[in-house]
Amino acid sequence: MSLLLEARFLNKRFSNVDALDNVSLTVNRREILAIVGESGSGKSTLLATLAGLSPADSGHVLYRDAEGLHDIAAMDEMRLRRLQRTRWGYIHQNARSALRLDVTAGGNIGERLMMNGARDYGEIRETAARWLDEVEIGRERIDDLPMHFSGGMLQRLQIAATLVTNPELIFMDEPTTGLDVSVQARILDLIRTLVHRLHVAAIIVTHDLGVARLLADRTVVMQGGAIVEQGLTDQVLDDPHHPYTQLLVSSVLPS
Ligand SMILES: Nc1ncnc2c1ncn2[C@@H]1O[C@H](COP(=O)(O)OP(=O)(O)OP(=O)(O)O)[C@@H](O)[C@H]1O
Repeated sequence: MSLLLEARFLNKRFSNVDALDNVSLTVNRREILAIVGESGSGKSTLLATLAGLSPADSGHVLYRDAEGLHDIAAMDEMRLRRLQRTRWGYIHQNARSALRLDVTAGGNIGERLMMNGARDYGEIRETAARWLDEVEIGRERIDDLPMHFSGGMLQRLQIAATLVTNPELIFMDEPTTGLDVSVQARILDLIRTLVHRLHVAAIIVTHDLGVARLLADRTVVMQGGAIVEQGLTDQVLDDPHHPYTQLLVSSVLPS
């Protein structure tokens, strides 16, 4: 297992709330990590901090590439932005806010390729078409505007636009929450297939333990900004040690 991302003793406070309380974790290459916990436990704050979108008050997020280990807080803005749009990807719960609804489906995928230096129009269009097939939207929709797409299709398009540059790490914040249950199942299946095939590491925030069980190799459980338990997903969910995880697993707590 080789380390890709590491959080060391992250703390973050909002007025009188500890959103992150001494959080440490690691993510290895090709590994899928779930962050679970009830609403307000700090999951989204942790994801945004790991992804370099929101700084911690203290602690470090370290990213490893071929050159070594880098503290993302010490990277200059341009380098961090480049990392975020090349080697990393972020899939938001709300695809509408992540996509450009007035740009064609193909354009949304192509834009990310162009941000990464692609220039050949024919190649960009062919790659976008291939990805529309890949996420089961279908290449015939390439010139359609996403504003006419269903919620599930928007999420598929966001997945295509994120994975098209072959990132090594993706961050996902409740990627299926709010969609119909049958749509959720198909999108989770798509994510699982693509993530495994592309060998991409992923950190997925979810309040749904079923999502963690389906996708994640390891799971961390958060309560009140702190990690109270972490381990292999099957171990954490089948044999929880912390009383809070036991409550979560027995569905006593509201999600
Ligand atoms: N920008 C902010 N300003 C003030 N408090 C915040 C802010 N963002 C988060 N918080 C607080 O920090 C705590 C953790 O919030 P966070 O959104 O990370 O939890 P969560 O587990 O992702 O919850 P949810 O599942 O509802 O999104 C909560 O008490 C929340 O109210």
